[in-house]
Amino acid sequence: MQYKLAFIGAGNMAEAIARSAISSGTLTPDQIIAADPSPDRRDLFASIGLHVTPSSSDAAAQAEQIMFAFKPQMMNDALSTFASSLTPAQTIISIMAGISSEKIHTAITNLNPQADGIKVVRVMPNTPIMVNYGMAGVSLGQNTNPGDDDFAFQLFNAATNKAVRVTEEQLHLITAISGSGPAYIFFIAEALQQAAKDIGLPEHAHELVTQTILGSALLMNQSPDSPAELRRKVTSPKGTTEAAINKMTDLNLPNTIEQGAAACLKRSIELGNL
Ligand SMILES: NC(=O)C1=CN([C@@H]2O[C@H](COP(=O)(O)OP(=O)(O)OC[C@H]3O[C@@H](n4cnc5c(N)ncnc54)[C@H](OP(=O)(O)O)[C@@H]3O)[C@@H](O)[C@H]2O)C=CC1
Ligand SMILES: O=C(O)[C@@H]1CCC=N1
Repeated sequence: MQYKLAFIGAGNMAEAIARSAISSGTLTPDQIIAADPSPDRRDLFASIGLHVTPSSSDAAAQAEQIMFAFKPQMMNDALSTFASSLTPAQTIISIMAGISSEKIHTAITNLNPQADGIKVVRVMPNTPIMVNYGMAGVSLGQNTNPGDDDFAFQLFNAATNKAVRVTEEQLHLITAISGSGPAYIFFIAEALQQAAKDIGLPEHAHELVTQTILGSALLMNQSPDSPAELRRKVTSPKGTTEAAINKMTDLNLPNTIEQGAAACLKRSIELGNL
């Protein structure tokens, strides 16, 4: 095979994964090919040194590892264009939310029975991989044995990105916490920025909020204290933080976040049943 990795779909996640693979030294650009219908996306990938093609079939025929980086709802349409190029010697790495490796395997072999032995590994990454602080869950799937996920694990656990090995069932839970999790934090950031603007600090809102979240994450990462203890250390008795935390508790913020994560989990399972 000419390439180590083919991206089918050159969207936001594929770009982040490709950049991370190159910057961490896991792959060189000439080991990667990317297929996408959009000329703009192909141009962008070409600008970082990758081989590009409009043909998913072309990309799928030439790589050892094939990353499914398109939307879950597009799987059947996408596969109809390239399943015939797949062989049992290849490994699929799917980052699609929800869709089980069994479904992926069935969809492939319905179109190309000769690919029956193809391995399917699944990964749930997140967008901070764009800045080399990603978090991913990696799971063995259909037709795999321990070790068949080594390449995917290395790809997502390089540099300051982190990966954990989980069961396929647990990938739904990973999605609810770290896969979609960055959006929850950005949601809080949006609200805190709005608060900064409302109370009269519009010119500093972005910096205040960014540095607060960055500093808090670093502190949580480096301190032996639990988040509850770190929060306690900010919260002086009868002080300002206590007033804020009491209000947020009255308004049920913790429960709101837990319910949001539960809705995410439910949707991941639903996507798997589409
Ligand atoms: N965004 C995130 O935070 C995360 C996303 N994921 C998963 O990653 C996957 C990709 O998401 P994301 O990168 O955000 O999505 P994007 O929409 O940015 O990327 C998908 C790309 O695939 C292209 N595409 C569509 N159909 C085909 C096809 N038949 N063949 C080849 N390429 C095709 C799209 O082109 P066009 O736009 O022209 O249709 C687009 O460029 C999804 O399955 C998602 O569940 C997983 C973890 C986190
Ligand atoms: O929203 C989504 O469906 C994708 C999967 C995890 C993060 N984004």
